[in-house]
Amino acid sequence: MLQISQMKSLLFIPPKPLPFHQNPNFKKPTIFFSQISRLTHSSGPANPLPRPLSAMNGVIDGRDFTIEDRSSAAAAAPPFGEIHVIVGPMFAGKTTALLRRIQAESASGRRVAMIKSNKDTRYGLDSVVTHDGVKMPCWALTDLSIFKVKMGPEAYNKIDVIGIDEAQFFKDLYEFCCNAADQDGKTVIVAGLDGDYLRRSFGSVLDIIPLADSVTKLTARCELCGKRAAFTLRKTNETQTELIGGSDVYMPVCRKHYVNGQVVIETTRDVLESGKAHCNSALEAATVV
Ligand SMILES: Nc1ncnc2c1ncn2[C@@H]1O[C@H](COP(=O)(O)OP(=O)(O)O)[C@@H](O)[C@H]1O
Ligand SMILES: Cc1cn([C@H]2C[C@H](O)[C@@H](COP(=O)(O)O)O2)c(=O)[nH]c1=O
Ligand SMILES: [Zn+2]
Repeated sequence: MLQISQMKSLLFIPPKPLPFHQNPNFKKPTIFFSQISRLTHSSGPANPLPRPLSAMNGVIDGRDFTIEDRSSAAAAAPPFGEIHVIVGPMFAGKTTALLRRIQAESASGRRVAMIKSNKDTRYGLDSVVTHDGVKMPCWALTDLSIFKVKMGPEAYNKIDVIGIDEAQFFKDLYEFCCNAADQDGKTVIVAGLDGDYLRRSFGSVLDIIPLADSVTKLTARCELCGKRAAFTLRKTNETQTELIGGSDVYMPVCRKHYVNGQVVIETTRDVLESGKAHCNSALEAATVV
């Protein structure tokens, strides 16, 4: 008959293993893959799939793992880009800030290109120009999608940083920024109006905020009191959203002067319109007689 102590010595009870991350002998496994890169490659503009992963770390069932993509697609993929957005009312210094950032990138050895909307014909089409007259040569385009085509793919591939001015006028701003930064590895610096003269969201500028690495809202000086101005007041009676102009048509204003200014402009419009209606009915009456 075996004693309990003898029975115990016959049994092998292995020691409880240490968790993986505490075990000094544990080496992080490396998994290589090449299929995923083929599945995730996409050049389509709408809702693009993520580009190939070059490396991914994670934990499954408490174990650390690293996945490395050694496929040629991952090796050829450019680094990821960035998106920086500069918004504010007119005369806030958006174009000035954009030009400074682009010049700083260029001075640090990166290749830059500047785009503006060809709707803005205020200072000609060959340059981006600030209200103070500082300029930089640019591509004046209807749509951002034609930039790659106009430049040619080889020249496009060489560019590191793209500046976009008057971004509120580009319908395809979201798709362009998404592809340029996520797929093509470009740094994109976007300047535009966040709001129109009625303080409504302007074009697609606010749509790209979720894509952005940074967002800067600049302010101007209220033309009526000198305080910070976050809004643009249209001084004329025109009501279309897009109306190209400078200080002849617009002025930067604080909240108080925006609200008061709108009342004055709307009242003036009503008076003029009722005056016109009055004139018209007087004319009609005169013609009948
Ligand atoms: N009410 C104004 N009218 C004309 N120019 C102005 C006015 N307020 C500011 N500015 C000038 O405009 C410059 C900013 O120009 P810019 O960078 O082109 O602005 P934004 O692109 O935001 O319209 C300021 O540095 C200032 O010298
Ligand atoms: C407010 C407002 C502006 N615009 C136009 C007027 C100018 O041509 C540009 C803005 O130029 P800036 O570089 O920011 O000074 O946009 C418009 O069409 N509609 C508006 O409501
Ligand atoms: Zn004011």
